[in-house]
Amino acid sequence: MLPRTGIGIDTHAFAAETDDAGSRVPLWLAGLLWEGERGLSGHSDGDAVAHAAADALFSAAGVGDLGSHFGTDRPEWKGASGVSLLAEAARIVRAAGFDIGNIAVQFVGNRPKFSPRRLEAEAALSQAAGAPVSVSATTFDGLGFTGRGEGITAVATALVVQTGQPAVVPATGAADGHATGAADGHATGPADGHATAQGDNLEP
Ligand SMILES: Nc1ccn([C@@H]2O[C@H](COP(=O)(O)O)[C@@H](O)[C@H]2O)c(=O)n1
Ligand SMILES: C[C@@]1(CO)OP(=O)(O)OP(=O)(O)OC[C@H]1O
Repeated sequence: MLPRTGIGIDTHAFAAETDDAGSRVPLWLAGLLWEGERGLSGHSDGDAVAHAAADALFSAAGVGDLGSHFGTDRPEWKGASGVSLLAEAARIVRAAGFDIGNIAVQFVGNRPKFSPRRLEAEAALSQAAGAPVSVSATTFDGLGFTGRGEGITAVATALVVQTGQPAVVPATGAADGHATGAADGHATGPADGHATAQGDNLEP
């Protein structure tokens, strides 16, 4: 069986400094919490890197996209972590009969300065996907919306190989048979699937 490639792109705008309740919006990107950095807006945690990776997996398997599996405003995914979405995407793709080869992601943004935490991010995302995830970063040399610091874009590719037939997976979440609820298969810790502190994502 020949391998299949997939592509995913995701963009999130930077949020206001504080949310409606006056709380500071944290930046979650590539599965990591970036202390002191401006957060991204979104229905989930806005982790564009994890979302692009998940969309690339769906694309490679030919099983839809983020919206078809998670919707755009379902309460169970409100504030959900990028790693929880990526882990669920990987589960869905495997249940559809595919092995995951690897995922490669590049994000475009001036901040956060990514390279010092690249290995940490790759470990967090690889653990979520159960397959190697590599991440790189670039700027657009000050051009466009990322250059103006208005948001972040990430693009990802994935490689999968069909090794079996779709499994019958018991639905544990939404009645429409799409994504399972946010509590399913997530890491321990807060219900939104986030780790409790920087570095927690590296725990086995
Ligand atoms: N948010 C970012 C953006 C870039 N980097 C690193 O800087 C290198 C040079 O970026 P250019 O866009 O100026 O070519 C890039 O290759 C990354 O290693 C980063 O760490 N964080
Ligand atoms: C992740 C989901 C979950 O509601 O929400 P957002 O955080 O808004 O992210 P986006 O990539 O814009 O849309 C996909 C949605 O499935």
